[in-house]
Amino acid sequence: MSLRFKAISDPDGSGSNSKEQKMDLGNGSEVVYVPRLLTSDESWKFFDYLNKEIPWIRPTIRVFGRSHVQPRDTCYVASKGLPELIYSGYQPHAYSWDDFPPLKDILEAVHKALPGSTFNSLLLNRYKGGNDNVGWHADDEKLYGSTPEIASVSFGCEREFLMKKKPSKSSQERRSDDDEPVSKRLKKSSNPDHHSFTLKHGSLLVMRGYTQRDWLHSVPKRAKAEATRINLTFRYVP
Ligand SMILES: O=C(O)CCC(=O)C(=O)O
Ligand SMILES: [Fe+2]
Repeated sequence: MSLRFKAISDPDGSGSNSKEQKMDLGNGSEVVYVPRLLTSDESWKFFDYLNKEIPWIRPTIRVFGRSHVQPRDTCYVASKGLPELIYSGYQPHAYSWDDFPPLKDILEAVHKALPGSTFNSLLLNRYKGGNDNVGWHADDEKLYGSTPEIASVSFGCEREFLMKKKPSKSSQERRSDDDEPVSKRLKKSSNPDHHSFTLKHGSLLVMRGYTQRDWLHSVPKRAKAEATRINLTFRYVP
């Protein structure tokens, strides 16, 4: 594949990512959202390339002792020599960055937006409609260390990305949304233990610090989301 796209990490030429939103989740967890890492045109070119050229597969995974087909397509890319990734009993084949050169352009844009970061692996997800989803989880595999930075770039159909705080282990604070009566729940929008982001075409969302230790995230089913969404999560394996 000789196609290379110039990735613009500074679409408005201001020298900074305008409208970058930083959210302090407390206790050393932080999320950063950049609505426009890449321009819309450029993002559609990446979308079309990835949709067509990535060898997407839908693996069978094991969750809570039960096997089922993962409700989205996936692919894994990693630098040479890294330890193997295994999640939910599944070990994806590690493709090389050279197999898909445009991924290097996206990686470059991410590195530019996040000075000091050095991502060396990438998990790709494709949601082929509103039924495809990822359930509540944390990317807390030992492989990534205790405070991984995860940079997530989205293309195509906008979907909601939800975050909720893991139930606290201390009994005093043992109140998660799952065991609390509905009447006592705060409205989600004002509850500091829940956050929701609409991940736009060409956007970047970063989770860092203790986010994977203390929070869960998901992309739930959405009946009205008919179009395809592609998401790339860049990670660093020490
Ligand atoms: O699609 C997304 O925005 C999130 C994907 C995700 O959480 C993951 O790959 O671990
Ligand atoms: Fe995740």
